[in-house]
Amino acid sequence: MSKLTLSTAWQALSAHYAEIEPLHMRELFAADPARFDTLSLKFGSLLLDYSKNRITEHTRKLLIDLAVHAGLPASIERQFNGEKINNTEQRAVLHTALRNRSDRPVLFNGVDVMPDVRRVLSLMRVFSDQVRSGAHTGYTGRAITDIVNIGIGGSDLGPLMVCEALKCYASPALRAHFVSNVDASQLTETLKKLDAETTLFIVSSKTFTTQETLTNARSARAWLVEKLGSEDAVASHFAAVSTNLAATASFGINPDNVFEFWDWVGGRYSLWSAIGLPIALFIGMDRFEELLAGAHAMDEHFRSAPLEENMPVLMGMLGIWYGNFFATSSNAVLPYDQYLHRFAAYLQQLDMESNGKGVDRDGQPVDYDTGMAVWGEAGTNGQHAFYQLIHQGTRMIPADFLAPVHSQNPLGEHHAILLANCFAQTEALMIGKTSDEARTELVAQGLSGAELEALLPHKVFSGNKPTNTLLFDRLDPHTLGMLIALYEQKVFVQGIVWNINSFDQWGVELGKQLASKILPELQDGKIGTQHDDSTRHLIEYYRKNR
Ligand SMILES: O=P(O)(O)OC[C@H]1O[C@](O)(CO)[C@@H](O)[C@@H]1O
Repeated sequence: MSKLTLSTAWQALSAHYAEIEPLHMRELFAADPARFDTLSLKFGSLLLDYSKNRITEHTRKLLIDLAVHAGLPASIERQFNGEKINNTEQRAVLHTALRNRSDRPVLFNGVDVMPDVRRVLSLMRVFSDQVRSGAHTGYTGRAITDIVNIGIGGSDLGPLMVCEALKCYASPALRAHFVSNVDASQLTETLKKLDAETTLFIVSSKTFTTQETLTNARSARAWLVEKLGSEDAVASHFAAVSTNLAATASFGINPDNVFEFWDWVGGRYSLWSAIGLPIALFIGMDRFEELLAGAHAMDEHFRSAPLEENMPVLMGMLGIWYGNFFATSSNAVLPYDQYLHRFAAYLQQLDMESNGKGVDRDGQPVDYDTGMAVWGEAGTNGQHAFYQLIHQGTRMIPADFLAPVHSQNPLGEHHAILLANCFAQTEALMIGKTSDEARTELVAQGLSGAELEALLPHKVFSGNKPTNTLLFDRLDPHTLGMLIALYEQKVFVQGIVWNINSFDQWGVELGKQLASKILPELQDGKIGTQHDDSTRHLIEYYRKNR
């Protein structure tokens, strides 16, 4: 057994699990009229109600003991202080500096990074103001009406999710498009809608070596040159965001349109950097800075609040309670806000690329489970698709429900109906329906005898399904910044407890390597002998049938 699973804190949780597992949350609520007060937390415009979890106050204490045992407080400081906590790449993890709105310096290798951060932010302001005002024109002198972000993973999911989430703050004069997949259908369908004279492409790639992004960028460039009839057009229609300035230059992007960031920003944590340029263009730099301020507020809370009143800590430790003691393997994220319809997709990379690790920081295999699958859909659509399994399936799926008190689009009864559904779902998941309750209902409907008995088991809900509810005032940039940083730091908390490196992603490399070997084989090269029988047949089938 590892140091973690042998620890007193872990062992205490194992013993406690045996006491909690048989209990139903109905009983816990009945026994404690102040349960909501005890197990909820307000910070700024966010309310976290975590009372509908299979915990008591004592569970919380034991979970915090485990976080302390894992050295969480010191690790939080190591993150903010720019230590090289990404040990396999020898990199610091300083996305928090990108949204540092205080005048505190942030030192990396003894040098304050804040002047560089502020310099790039002001370049983003100048550029986004110029494009939005029409001062930056295309090659033929027309104002830009469409921006196309070409990037993938962290260079796509964050900006895309935020642009969707804050759509109602956008200027109607500028549309944002995102092309990520190397499948030409995405680029082709996007270009169909565009006028080259008024389109600005932003090629976003931390490394500027990513195959999908460079392929899409080259095709977009060829389209632009063909439409506008000159290579010279590229200078006013292409911008780039990268840490690799040599590569952006050799791609031919005008250095005035290149926005830099640094290798201490992980791809999936980069929306706060110049990777957020599409956001700044879409909603304006002032709004982008409100987003940064919201994230900064959450960082300050994370750094300073006692662990038992600390939102990212509580959410992270609840995830550990379920994943490691109840052996759950997925976590649903269910926003009752249509603007957050890409939130789960964004969180998938954040959480699964960060914590999908099987060895600890020293390379030793772990003897406990780590990251879970994250998935979800905007409510109420999910209710009519997969909630059946959450309510009556055999697997327990802890779920986060997110909802705004105020709609961005008040319209008749819509918002009350939306929230009624949200609250009803968490209530139903918690309380369930007993056999006696189901029987009474069926009798009231006129059923009896064999007919009633046959239907009865299908009408029973075990309940006792854990949920968190996050309520916020409205989905404005500040609140969204808080929410994203909350999940980022939750992922950090879990990585610390599991003693894994949440900031590398070696697991994506093998597929990339093999794809680069298979590509020439699909293009008529000699098929290597190293392939297994299945892969060789697939390659041959493609070559024969294309
Ligand atoms: O921004 P880049 O360097 O193009 O990388 C894109 C994505 O690829 C990954 O490295 C995974 O393949 C992600 O971590 C990253 O966000």
